[in-house]
Amino acid sequence: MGLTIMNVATKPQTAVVPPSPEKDAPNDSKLAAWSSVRQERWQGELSVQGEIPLWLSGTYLRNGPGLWHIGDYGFRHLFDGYATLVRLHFEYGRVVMGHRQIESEAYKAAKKNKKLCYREFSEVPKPDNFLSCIGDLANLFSGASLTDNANTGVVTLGDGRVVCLTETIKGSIVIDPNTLDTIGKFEYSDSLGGLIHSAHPIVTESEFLTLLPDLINPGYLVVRMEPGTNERKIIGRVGCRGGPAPGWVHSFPVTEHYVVVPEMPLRYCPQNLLKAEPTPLYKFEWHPESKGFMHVMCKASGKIVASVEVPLFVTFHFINAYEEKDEDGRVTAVIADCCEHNADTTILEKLRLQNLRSFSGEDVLPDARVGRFRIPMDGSPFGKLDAALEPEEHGKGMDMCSINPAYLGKKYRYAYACGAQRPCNFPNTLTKIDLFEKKAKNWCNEGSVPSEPFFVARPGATEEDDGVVISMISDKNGEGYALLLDGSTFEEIARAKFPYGLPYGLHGCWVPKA
Ligand SMILES: CC(=O)/C=C/C=C(C)/C=C/C1=C(C)CCCC1(C)C
Ligand SMILES: CC(/C=C/C=O)=C\C=C\C=O
Ligand SMILES: [Fe+2]
Repeated sequence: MGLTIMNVATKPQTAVVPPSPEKDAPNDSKLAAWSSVRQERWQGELSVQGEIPLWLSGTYLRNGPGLWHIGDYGFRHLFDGYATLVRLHFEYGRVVMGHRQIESEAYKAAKKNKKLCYREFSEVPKPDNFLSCIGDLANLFSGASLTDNANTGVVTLGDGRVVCLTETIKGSIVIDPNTLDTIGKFEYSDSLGGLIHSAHPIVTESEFLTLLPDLINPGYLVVRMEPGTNERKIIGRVGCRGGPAPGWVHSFPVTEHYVVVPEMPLRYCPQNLLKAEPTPLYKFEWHPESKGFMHVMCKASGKIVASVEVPLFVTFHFINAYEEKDEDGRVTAVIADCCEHNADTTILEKLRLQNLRSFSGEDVLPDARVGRFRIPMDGSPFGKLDAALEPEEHGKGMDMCSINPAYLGKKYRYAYACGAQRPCNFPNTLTKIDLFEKKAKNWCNEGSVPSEPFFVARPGATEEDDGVVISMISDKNGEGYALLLDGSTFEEIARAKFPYGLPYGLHGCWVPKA
């Protein structure tokens, strides 16, 4: 019995865009998390300490911004980096790691021209760069100058295709999960147009749901795509109730029958999209006067069945949502949980690379919590937002969450996320949240930065937390390893050291063994 994929370590190569010290952001920390990936690709078997369960068979893919340089020019913000895909292939208790840059147009153009050619999250090409790279000023308005750097997440569609995503629609890129080859653009065959979408579609075996914010006539299109097609069809539309523009929808939750559309007071700012210099909140603006709302749309009819004002909130990531029912089975409320930053936008600034690279021992990570929205379904105008458990349980840090996917849209008990052990400047623990007992179990290793804990259920499991949690760790010595925790006890069961530390990654997916 052998591994079904090549497991020969490729010789370390020199990155085509060579890392070099940033001029604008000195790196005081040894953590690999905030340094550009060392080389374009690598693959090899890792040696394992502990035991990888034999039932764990398949590939964990993780995407994220891993290269923040062009020559000796250093990018500003975590979200600017060119996408680095990492793969952990588990089979027969062994693990093969591979990483590779995604060959987006933006990455290829930067390599070829040795300069920034497309607009990234906070970086904008200088006019002469921009004109020489991709043409005339009209490109600014048509969206041609926007990046296709698919650096946020990766999803396995119901038909088996694996797609890397970011918030620009053109940044949807199909990859091969075995070789990490870039296969090509995911072209949507419909005529919905638009330039941006949620970075986190809801993907199941039977559908792909996402939100398309409408910046011209503020609102959101809720759309659905079936496996085997590239055509998004409109389920319905939500008009914004406040503000000059829709709220940022990095993610959104669903229940069994509804799509929940958040309208966050942190809103897109069309003027900022066109600016050459970054503004304090980049492409967004904080509009507390515009208020926050939660809308609930029926998936089957596209009708809006609830639309309530809620307290001000700031979130990137919804965790899950479900329907609350009375004794007669009538839905009385929708509960939606998220990683909520106490309505404080400063987290965006904290994710600048110079802040991440310069931890002085001061506790500078803003507090966050599991924010639980209660959206009444009886026509009441207001919804509630409270902490689902005492935030001290997870050190008042909370982001990068996952659940057992079998509980998507259903009443659930456990969430896995990154929390904080203070002082810190970034979430530095893994936390298992028990929403019934309102308790957390925490994993921490001083000076380390773990990436999003990803839950994989044991085949045949009947308990919600029967499975493993995978994370990748950057340690204080500049090294890194894959970590496996038991989903139930949250104790370490195995780790596998990388040949060198890898940059921080954002979100992942599971590709089951074919
Ligand atoms: C990595 C992550 O979480 C978010 C990335 C967001 C990106 C790359 C957003 C890019 C955008 C532009 C390049 C212009 C249009 C607005 C916006 C979607 C913010
Ligand atoms: C990494 C992060 C927030 C951490 C703060 O607690 C947010 C990432 C957002 C994009 O996926
Ligand atoms: Fe995200």
